[in-house]
Amino acid sequence: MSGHATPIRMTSHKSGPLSGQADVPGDKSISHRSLILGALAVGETVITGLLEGEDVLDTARAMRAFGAEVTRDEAGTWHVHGVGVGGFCEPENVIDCGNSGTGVRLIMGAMATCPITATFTGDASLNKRPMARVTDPLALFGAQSVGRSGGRLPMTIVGAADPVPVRYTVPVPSAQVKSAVLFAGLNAPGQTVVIEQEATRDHTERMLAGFGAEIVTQETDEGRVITLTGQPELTPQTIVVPRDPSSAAFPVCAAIITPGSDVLVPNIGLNPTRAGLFTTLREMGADLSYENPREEGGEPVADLRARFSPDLKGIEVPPERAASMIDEYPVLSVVAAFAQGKTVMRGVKELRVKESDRIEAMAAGLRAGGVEVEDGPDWWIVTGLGHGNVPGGQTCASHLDHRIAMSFMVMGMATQNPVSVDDASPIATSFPIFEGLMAELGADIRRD
Ligand SMILES: O=C(O)C1=C[C@@H](OP(=O)(O)O)[C@@H](O)[C@H](O)C1
Ligand SMILES: C=C(OP(=O)(O)O)C(=O)O
Repeated sequence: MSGHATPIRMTSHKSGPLSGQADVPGDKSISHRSLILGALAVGETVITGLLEGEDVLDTARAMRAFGAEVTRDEAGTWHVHGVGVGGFCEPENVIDCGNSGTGVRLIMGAMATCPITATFTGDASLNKRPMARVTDPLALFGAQSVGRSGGRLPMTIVGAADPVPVRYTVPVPSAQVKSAVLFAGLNAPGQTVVIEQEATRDHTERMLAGFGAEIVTQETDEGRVITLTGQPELTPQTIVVPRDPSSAAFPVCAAIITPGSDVLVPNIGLNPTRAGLFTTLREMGADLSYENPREEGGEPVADLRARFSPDLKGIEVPPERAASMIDEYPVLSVVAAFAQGKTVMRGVKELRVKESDRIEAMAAGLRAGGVEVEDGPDWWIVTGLGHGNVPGGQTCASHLDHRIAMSFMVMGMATQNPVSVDDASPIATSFPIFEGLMAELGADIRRD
């Protein structure tokens, strides 16, 4: 939805020890893809554990607009009756993807090689974000796009009536761009090839194979070469969505900085393209363990146990790790504030074009809370004050960014003074149960 509810000012107060179990919601990336691929399959796809956050519900609404039947039964299981590859009908109205870059970019890809026209919009955050990174490769298939200056939403896409296959090297490390091109390739004849120099989350590749598409990934000196054979008939699937590591990051980091804490966050997907934060935290000296490691649906899963870690050390995060933790830098910068020494984060230009400019948003809030931050075009450095020495006491702007809001709520649990955000309503886009779940663990978060 492009308009959030009225702003919700929220304040996080120093917490007692956090303890108990945090059952975070389903993975947002996998939820979007389950709905879109279900809509492109012939028959009924059944999804349990779907993330029922605003972003994903917007994608569900969009799939209905393109002709799929999408329903939720009383047990909370979702059912998608798809229309087949190339079977999308032309929506009768504008497709509103709310706050979701993943939603709009993947859906643009899925419809770009259908002979239909669709117009997309979003909220004030999404309508600032760059779309040329997707419309440029979609034009190679024969799709046309007209958006606001600079390639921004609202935007109309005229799908290719006679699509051709494409070979495309992704210019930025983006799973959204990779996925949009692969989805477009589904309805092009022949083979579409996507090449990525830096590995990004591979849910699309794994799920396309799961739905029966012919897709091959080869590591070459050109990079990771992904080859998809177009015009398959996708077979409907039964999907159990794993819990989201990007949501798990918040209770995990809260426990690590809050004295006396011991929190279990079970059933977390640890796909190597998503687990970079947890590796980084352990390198900083965090007491973070993986219990009961196993495979579920072809993906590694474990129960995370996070305990208060008083002797955190700042580190240089390897830039090649960035894509595997790209959404976790905001909350990592909060943990870094409680470490001894500097935490250096380089190769992260992409943070400037997420729901907000996440380097700017976090730097402003951390500085207002007494923490030194230096930053440049694609890097930033947080100088930690050590446990118990972070003043806090500030009010931060969330800039319609759920991860900015949640990161500062985590910060307030361990600062000397409470930390507020001006509008926490965007949290509902990815983690609607955040407030209640953190309260259950013992956090003291209040609506002002
Ligand atoms: O493909 C996805 O599901 C996502 C990819 C990432 O974006 P980019 O691909 O733009 O890096 C990430 O920031 C986003 O939260 C989800
Ligand atoms: C960037 C994110 O999502 P999206 O790009 O889908 O808005 C996120 O969830 O941190």
